[in-house]
Amino acid sequence: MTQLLSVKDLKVNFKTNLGEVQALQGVSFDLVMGEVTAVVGESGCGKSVTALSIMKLLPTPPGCIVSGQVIFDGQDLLLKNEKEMRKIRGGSIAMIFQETNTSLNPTLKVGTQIMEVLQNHSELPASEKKQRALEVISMAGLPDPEMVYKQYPHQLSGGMKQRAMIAMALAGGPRLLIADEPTTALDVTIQAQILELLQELKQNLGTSLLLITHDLGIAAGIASRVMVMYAGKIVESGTAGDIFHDPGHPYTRGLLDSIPRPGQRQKLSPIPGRPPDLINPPQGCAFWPRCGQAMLICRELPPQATNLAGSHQVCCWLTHRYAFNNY
Ligand SMILES: Nc1ncnc2c1ncn2[C@@H]1O[C@H](COP(=O)(O)OP(=O)(O)OP(=O)(O)O)[C@@H](O)[C@H]1O
Repeated sequence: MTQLLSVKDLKVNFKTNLGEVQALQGVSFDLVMGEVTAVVGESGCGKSVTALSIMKLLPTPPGCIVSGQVIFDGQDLLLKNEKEMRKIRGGSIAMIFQETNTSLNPTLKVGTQIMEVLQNHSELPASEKKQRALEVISMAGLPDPEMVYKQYPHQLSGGMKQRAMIAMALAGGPRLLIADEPTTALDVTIQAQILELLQELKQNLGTSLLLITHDLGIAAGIASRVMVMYAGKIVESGTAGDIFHDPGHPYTRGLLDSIPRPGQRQKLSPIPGRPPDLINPPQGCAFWPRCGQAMLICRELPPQATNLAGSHQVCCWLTHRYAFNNY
């Protein structure tokens, strides 16, 4: 397993009128080459801020990377200047968003936009660039690449726009594709087609995918590794099997119990309460006010990460106690 990207102890704050939001409070993880890793968690837990920090696309101010490292190709992206980052963005790391308007310029034809990416990120001779643009349009599953090349984004349906955005991302030959809720705005059938496309790209091109989603069903369908975020921290991570069949954190179990699952007979039970205010996060475990199993220590000390079997890691005092007692 070759490591592609390593995020180390990333801390991000946002200055607001009400105080400083501690959006990321020491996020660390590794991405492996050719794998799909999903980041899941409720709204506001820090999924998008993690992705934007990797790309150095955080709005600063109000955002501020307080500390941490994002190591890619042996170099810390957080130390790179804007010119260096522009070479990486859209090149070896590309990002696609829920909102196609964030990436697609409505005033330019799809082909022109893909050619721009190729001008900036491809070594191909000029004579071969158009052919490459048609190839990536076709790889993104769009019919009639010649026609799409000449169309404006508004002439495409929602699913096709998403595919055009993926084509643009592919043009730079990314080794890492970050997809932030790429299918949330689409209906279910189109959603499934786009996810299938992302799977194919991973298999055929070996591109790693960091998929941000609030939808556990999507994560279960496509990811081989899953990270569960809560209140600016990763509270559990492991293989999809670990997270979906042997969840260790009460929050992960709560998330799973709150979505319908095939063959499930018992009633859905949403997690009570709401995520904490990140301006004044709780002193101990951020989940304790909503946790039915909270102990005294949970209110007082942030839990340490405990390694379970393989790469399964849980940040919960219950697991810590269990693992500790079994030594
Ligand atoms: N521009 C901003 N100004 C102030 N706070 C912000 C800003 N952007 C994000 N935050 C805060 O950072 C925290 C993490 O936000 P983030 O967008 O990463 O959450 P998320 O998990 O991606 O949620 P969603 O699924 O709703 O996008 C939230 O508490 C949010 O309020």
